[in-house]
Amino acid sequence: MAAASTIGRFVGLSWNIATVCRRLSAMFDNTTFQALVEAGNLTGEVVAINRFIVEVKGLEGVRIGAQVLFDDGQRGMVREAYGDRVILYNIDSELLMLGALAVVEHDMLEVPVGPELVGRVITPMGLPLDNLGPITTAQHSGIFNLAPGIMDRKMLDEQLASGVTAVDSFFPIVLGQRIAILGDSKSGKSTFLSQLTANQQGTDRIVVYVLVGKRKVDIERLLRDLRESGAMEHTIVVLANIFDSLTQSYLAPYAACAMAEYLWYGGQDVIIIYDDLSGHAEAYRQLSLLQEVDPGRDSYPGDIFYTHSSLLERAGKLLTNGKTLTSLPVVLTPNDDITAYLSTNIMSITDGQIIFDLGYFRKGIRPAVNAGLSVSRVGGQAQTKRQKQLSTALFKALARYHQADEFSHFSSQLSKETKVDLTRGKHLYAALQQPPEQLFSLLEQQLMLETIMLPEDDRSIDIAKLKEAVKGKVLPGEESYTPTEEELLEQFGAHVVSEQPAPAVEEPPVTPDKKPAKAPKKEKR
Ligand SMILES: Nc1ncnc2c1ncn2[C@@H]1O[C@H](COP(=O)(O)OP(=O)(O)OP(=O)(O)O)[C@@H](O)[C@H]1O
Repeated sequence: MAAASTIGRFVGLSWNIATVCRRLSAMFDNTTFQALVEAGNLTGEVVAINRFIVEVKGLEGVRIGAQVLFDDGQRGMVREAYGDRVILYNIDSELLMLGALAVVEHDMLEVPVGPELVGRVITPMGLPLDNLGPITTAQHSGIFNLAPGIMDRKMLDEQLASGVTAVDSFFPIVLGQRIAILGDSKSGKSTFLSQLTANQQGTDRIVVYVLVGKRKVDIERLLRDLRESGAMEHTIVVLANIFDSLTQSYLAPYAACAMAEYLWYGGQDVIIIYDDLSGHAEAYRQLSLLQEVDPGRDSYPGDIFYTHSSLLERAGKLLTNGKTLTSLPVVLTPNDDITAYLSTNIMSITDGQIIFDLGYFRKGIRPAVNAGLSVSRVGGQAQTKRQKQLSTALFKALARYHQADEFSHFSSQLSKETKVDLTRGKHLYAALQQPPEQLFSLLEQQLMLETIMLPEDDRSIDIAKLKEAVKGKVLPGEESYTPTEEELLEQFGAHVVSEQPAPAVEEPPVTPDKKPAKAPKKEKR
């Protein structure tokens, strides 16, 4: 009741049917509005306005979430109803006249859906933003659809290749999964997501990229990247600018999800990227504060968890057609603090998270994936036995590298094992370095990493040449091609440069299970 009483403070006009008729005849050229009134739909009059929050009198019995058309052509969505006093969000702007007329258009807010949207940049309401002409779709869909039930879902089992080795080989994303992408500003989240989008070329997958609360320069860079890589051909970009309409920023993820669901139920694998849900949560917080909803933790409204869980649970794999909707929500973690309210909420909803660390990024590790904190809880389901073995070996190799690296700080003479661990770790980190324009298929990644893991000594491998050598070696359709170790050495052995072996020294070997021996104490002078 808080919102109704607050808005009640604003000057209100009394509504009656005569007002509607008088205005209809006197000032009206809105034929859609007229047709809806003549069809007998519920009508009302705006009695109070507080920026995007509008109070309308006369819509008694209207459904929550219904779409309302105002007489100046703007649209609203019913948020709350108290008898004949209804609170709406104005979708288009905060400029609306007191006394404006409103008519119910649909029982649920609808957006255009269909394949016609692919390749376009649109508003959450489906209007074009790319100067490529109007979009005509045959279908519309409600935006707050229910997620498929447990009996309508299938187990996830197919890997979604992003083309980025640090993610695919360590934290595989599975089609139909929900995996959060967390990181501080400018830690490389959007770059990774545009790589993932570009890597879907040659598949029949569609990517729906939702941009909420992004800066203009970032939007332009992302759109340029998508166009240059050709990824725009299989992508729908849904763009909500927080400065245009707070309501559209709040509605954008739901509207985009409805567009993705239509294609998904129609028989296509779809990937939806919410970049980012922090901006979405801020927009929702502002709307709720305007509505005078009691603020909860971090001033977010009490239903912020539901707001995101109801959105993300709409992903999955359908039993009927075996197709998937993969959700990738992005969350901003200022100062790399992943324990904030919003990020912990979203991590608890999703089936894993990939964390981009600004500290790593500044050290030059790019992509700056934090291997210690990232996890893909269903990743193993999509991996072959060989991939699983490789990823276990990789994690062990990195752990040994870090241990050996620490040890090497206080010992000038290193054992053979320590040197092997150090060299292998350096090779792995060099292989994981990947500029935005470089993408590797899963098998290319596997060949590269297996080759690095092969040598039992500390000879150095030219990683740049190895990357060149594996590129294109595994052609699409050769999924069954599994070279033996000898073949790998034969293929890439030319790039393995032997170094003079260092003289062996007496030193206890470092194993992942055993702690390294303590460093000798410094002599006191
Ligand atoms: N793997 C990479 N190699 C080299 N440069 C990279 C890499 N990943 C990202 N960058 C660069 O880092 C900068 C920031 O990246 P990006 O915009 O993706 O960060 P972000 O985390 O999405 O930022 P924001 O949260 O502000 O949107 C960009 O200039 C991008 O080119």
